[in-house]
Amino acid sequence: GGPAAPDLEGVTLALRNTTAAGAPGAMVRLTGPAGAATRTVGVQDRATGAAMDPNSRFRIGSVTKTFSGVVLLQLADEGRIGLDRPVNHYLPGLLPDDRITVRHLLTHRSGLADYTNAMFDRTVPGFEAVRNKVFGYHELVNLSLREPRTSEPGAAYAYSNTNFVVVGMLIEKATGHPVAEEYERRIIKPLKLKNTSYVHPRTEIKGPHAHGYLYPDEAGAPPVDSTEQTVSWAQSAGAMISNAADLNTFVSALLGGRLLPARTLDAMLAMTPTDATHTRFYGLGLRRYDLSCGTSVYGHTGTVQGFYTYAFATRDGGRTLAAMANTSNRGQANTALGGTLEAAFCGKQPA
Ligand SMILES: CC1(C)S[C@@H]2[C@H](NC(=O)CCCC[C@H](NC(=O)C[NH3+])C(=O)[O-])C(=O)N2[C@H]1C(=O)[O-]
Repeated sequence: GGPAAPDLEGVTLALRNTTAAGAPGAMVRLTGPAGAATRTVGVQDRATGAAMDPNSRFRIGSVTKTFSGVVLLQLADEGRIGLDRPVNHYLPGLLPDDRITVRHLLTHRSGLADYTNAMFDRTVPGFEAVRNKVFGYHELVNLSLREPRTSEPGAAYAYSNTNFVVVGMLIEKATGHPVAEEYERRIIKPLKLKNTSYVHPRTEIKGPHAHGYLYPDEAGAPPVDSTEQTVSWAQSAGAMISNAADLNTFVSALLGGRLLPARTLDAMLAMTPTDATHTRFYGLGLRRYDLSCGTSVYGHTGTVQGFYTYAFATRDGGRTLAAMANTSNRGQANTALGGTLEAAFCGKQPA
């Protein structure tokens, strides 16, 4: 039983499609019963021509949401946060509706608008306006509350960064510590994630890293180097730095039951379909993709200026994929990178 062996030629083809679609470089690292395998194409630095290195660090964007979700679910397991309690019970007066619960945040069913839609309506100007800014959590929530809510609390799924900014506020309120400390104590140290860090609001990526390249909206315009930024516009919703091997370890440990007890992991996997074909789902800070071969994979995707990320595992954590392309605002490259999932987890397709 179990999924087929990875189709490494198919993985490499998906990476080549990713660079053909405009990414300067791309990488994948797979783990499974046979051990680990990496494939890279292209460059991690357009200025020096340095080849994409599978050990390089990069910004993981919204894969950060799964780290934040794990911390909050551990707090729930410790009885310090109630998933079905109103957010306002812990952060009095923060939200305009006492019916919005902690679980609504984790499942993107709060109805809180996503302030990044307006913030990044014009891609490069929006990025340049915030890349060195340091926001307070309340500032970001207030940006969201200026916009109409997308639904009544709990009524519908609507992805919103705002939800995981509030998750960060809940973590800090419940523990009295900055989220960086909680990531370190509960995930990074126990799993020995030597290449994972939360250094907000510092702008550089320390150590060996890939440069990220953001495409402007204007057709034909060359990408700009967007590597250095505070990511303060995202924080607990997207500011983590990691590398492929650490993401493999993280998703394997999560799905393998090393971070949450079985009943809490099961609660995390209570899924809402997010697409018409019902092959893509969102649970509590975690996505599920049902692949063509019948294998379901669990993890998260990330889009942050200059970097696309996929970090997924099989339900028992026995097989994992971490994939990165060092570009963004380039949908075709993101789709091509996503093609690594089928090759990795479904293996060679019948001719
Ligand atoms: C749901 C997503 C895709 S968006 C969300 C979060 N990333 C952001 O909210 C950044 C949005 C702007 C990124 C920028 N795009 C523009 O500026 C477009 N005008 C670019 O491409 O670099 C993340 O990460 N999530 C992805 C996820 O969860 O996969």
